[in-house]
Amino acid sequence: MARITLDTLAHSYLPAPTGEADYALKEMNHVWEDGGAYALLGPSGCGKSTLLNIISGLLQPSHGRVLFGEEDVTHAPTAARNIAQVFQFPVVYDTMTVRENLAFPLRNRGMEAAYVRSRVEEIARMIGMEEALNRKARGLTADAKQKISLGRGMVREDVNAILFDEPLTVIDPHMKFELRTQLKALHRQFAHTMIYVTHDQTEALTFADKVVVMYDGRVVQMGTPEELFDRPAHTFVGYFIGSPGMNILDAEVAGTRARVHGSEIALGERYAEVGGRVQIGVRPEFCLLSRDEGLPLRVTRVEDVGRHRIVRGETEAGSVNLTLPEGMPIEEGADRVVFAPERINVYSDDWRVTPDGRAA
Ligand SMILES: Nc1ncnc2c1ncn2[C@@H]1O[C@H](COP(=O)(O)OP(=O)(O)OP(=O)(O)O)[C@@H](O)[C@H]1O
Repeated sequence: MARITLDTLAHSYLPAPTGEADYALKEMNHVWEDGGAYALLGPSGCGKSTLLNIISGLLQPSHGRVLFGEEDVTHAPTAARNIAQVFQFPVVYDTMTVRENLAFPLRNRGMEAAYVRSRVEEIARMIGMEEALNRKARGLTADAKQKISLGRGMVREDVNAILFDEPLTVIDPHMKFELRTQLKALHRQFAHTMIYVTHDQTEALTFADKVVVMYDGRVVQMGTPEELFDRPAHTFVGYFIGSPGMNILDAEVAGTRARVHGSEIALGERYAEVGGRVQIGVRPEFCLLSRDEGLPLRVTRVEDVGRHRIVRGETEAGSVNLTLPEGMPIEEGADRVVFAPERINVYSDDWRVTPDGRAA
């Protein structure tokens, strides 16, 4: 296993890039800790596959270096990087049994038969396929085949990292949760460095210790699910994580107050002067309806989604969503929305600022 360092890494698919816009990956410097479970999350086209392909060696970056531990692997081919990969679609050998499929990476490296047997059985147990070990892969469902791919990705203990590229795409929705949980358990047990690419926030948040959010070729935040929820470093993270995402409104901020379209809003902290385009962000979970204080709101829709209700509305400054816990009544005449002051984040040109004015 290895720590992965991305050192001034950038990539352009163009032969002669002239500006930032020509880069699919803008320059980044990151250290991904040995044994960490990382999810690479972001919308289509943000650069996830480009980054994963650079880490796996399928793509040579146009700038910067990739290190595994202390070793510079920037120009090393995939085969020399000692990584396991699991792709979107199952890669199994149909004519082999499940056991042979799982054993393949170990036999390939000349591991002892007794070790192969016990390791394969251990992995088969973890993916719930011990009953099927002696069956041929041909004829198994896509779910089962993808479980084998996952198992094969995990079977070697000596890999530098395991890379997963949207591995649950073909899995039945109800199985996804089970497999995610199993992957998490496998990570706990074997502590491999894992990188899991997805555009699905639920997958990212349940799998990873650290979620790496990408947007427009940049890593905009690398944090625990809690950090992404409480303190989104960029308005995109606020909007992308959470359902619905964070409410973001243009504001003027001075001291402990924000002014949003003529309404005064209390902030939980004192802010020094904030420049650029100033916005406040507050999650729907920290908004309440009120009859006599807050920002005037016209409720446009109320959705009952089981354990809570989502109230959607419009203010003079833009749309605002509220998430109300089950059982909380919507009072007659409640036509304002109040934000919990300590839950409000302040943004300057889309980046969160801390109360002392530094970029977060
Ligand atoms: N081989 C290529 N040649 C030129 N441009 C490319 C190539 N591959 C990707 N791109 C561009 O680079 C940018 C990042 O693409 P990338 O595939 O890394 O994003 P992604 O986040 O993985 O998206 P998706 O989730 O759709 O796979 C996009 O603008 C894409 O059009």
